[in-house]
Formats: sequence, C-alpha cells, structure tokens
Amino acid sequence: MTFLEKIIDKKKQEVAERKLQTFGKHTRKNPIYSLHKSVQAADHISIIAEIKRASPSKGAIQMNVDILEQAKQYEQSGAAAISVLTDESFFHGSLNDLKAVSEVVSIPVLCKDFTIDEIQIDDAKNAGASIILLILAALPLERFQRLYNYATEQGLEVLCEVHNADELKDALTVSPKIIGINNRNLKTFEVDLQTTTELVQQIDENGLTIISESGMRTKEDAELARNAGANTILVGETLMRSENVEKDMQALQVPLSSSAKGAF
Ligand SMILES: O=P(O)(O)OC[C@@H](O)[C@@H](O)c1c[nH]c2ccccc12
Repeated sequence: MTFLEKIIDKKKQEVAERKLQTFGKHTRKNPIYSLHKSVQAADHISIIAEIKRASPSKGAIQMNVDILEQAKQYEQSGAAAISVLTDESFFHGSLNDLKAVSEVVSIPVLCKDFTIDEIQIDDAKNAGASIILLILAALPLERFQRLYNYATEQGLEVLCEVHNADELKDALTVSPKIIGINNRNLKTFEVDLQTTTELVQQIDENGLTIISESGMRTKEDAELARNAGANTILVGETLMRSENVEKDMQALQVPLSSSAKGAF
C-alpha cells in the first residue's frame, strides 16, 4: 500500500465520523480572498507559505511552533497566501489551526488536506479557508470534477494539484484557474524540480496561476520555477525551519518581468 493509499483510507474513516459532527457553521469571521487575482497582479514570484509542523516524509519539522506568529510573519514578509496543513493523523495539523490563522491574517488561506468529500469543503469554508486543494492522484476524475464544481459554487478557489502528464490532462478538463505542480511524488516522496519544467510546457492557456510546489529552498530554485513558466511557489519546510523568514522570503520572491511564459 502506498502512503497516499494509506492516507486516503484513513481519510474515508474521518469523513464518516465528521458527517456526525461537522465543523461549526456560521463561525467564519473573515471574508473570502482571491489568490488568483493577487498572483495576476504581482510583478514577482508569489509565495504560498505553509504552516507544516510535521510530514510523513520528514517526520517532525517544527512541532512547537507558534503558528499565529509564523502566519503573521509570512503575511508581513509578502506571502500571497498561507497554506495550513489540516490533516491530523499524518501532518499534525487541524481545522482549528486553519481557523486561528484565518482570523489573524488578511490574505487567502489554503486548506491543505486530502479532500475526498463535499463535507470537507463545507468545513474548510466554515473554518475560514479561501482556497481548497484537490489532488488528482487521490481522486477518480469524475469525483474531482464534482468536488471542483462544488467548491467553486461555494465561492472558493481550487488548487488543482498534479504530478504527471495524465493528471494534468484530467485537471485541465475543468478549465482551472489555479494549477499546482507537485515536485514531490506522493507515492514515493521523491522530489524533482524538473517536474515543473516538464509539465508547464504542456499548459497552453495563458493567465493561469501556476504553482511549483515542494522542495523549494533557494533563490535559484525559485528562478528555475519561474524560468519554467510558474508564477507562484508553495514553500513549507524551508520557511518552517528558517531563522529569518523575512530574508528568506525576500530571496525567493524573484522578479517575473523577463520570464513571461514563452519568453525562453
Ligand atoms: O515542505 P515543502 O517541500 O516545501 O512542500 C510544501 C508542499 O508543497 C507540500 O506540503 C505538499 C504539496 N502537496 C501536498 C499534498 C498534501 C500534503 C502536503 C503537500
């Protein structure tokens, strides 16, 4: 059984339990913000900065982090959005984390979870998310399409995450605004930044938000993603371990000017 299959098995149990007790309705205090609009207006690589205490591939990253301080630093350092891992069993996150973060920042918050059911989208929205994640590797195509439509009907943006050409082709069937290319294979945990380079070439549409996800450490990595045609990066571990978030985020926010897709 791959790691992804294990997570999805567990997620099915959780969803069954959640149907009995959903996250508080009408508790949301913040508005919905658009990541897509902010990315399209930016003249540098946009950063989605992630709150990630631990992961199955890396184990503990920062278990004792003050997530509200971390989120505020991300916002002050120019993050376009904040990603909050809400999976409890494998990533030590929670919807309460997402709710708390959403209430202290004024930028979009991404609910980073393995979404398989509409109820998780309702919960994410009630907790304060502006964006949800749909992972093509974790969903049959028809399920992905339904969840995509459901989330957009709720006014949320959807990050459609792909890792190979087949998944990208499937993702494009919904004409998404936001595509995330995960450089990490969720079945083997292998990270290869070339994944972004290979897949961006297969996207013809202009004006999309294209995110290179995972394994981003240095300015050079951000430049590689930009030169490939991405306009956004999603960064977790590097920022969670950073001793100077502002400085490290500044270095990653490389200019976009000369790099419009097709210019290379
Ligand atoms: O910590 P990194 O290597 O910067 O990676 C962040 C992010 O891309 C990663 O957390 C991620 C990408 N897709 C996911 C899907 C589920 C859980 C986690 C993820």
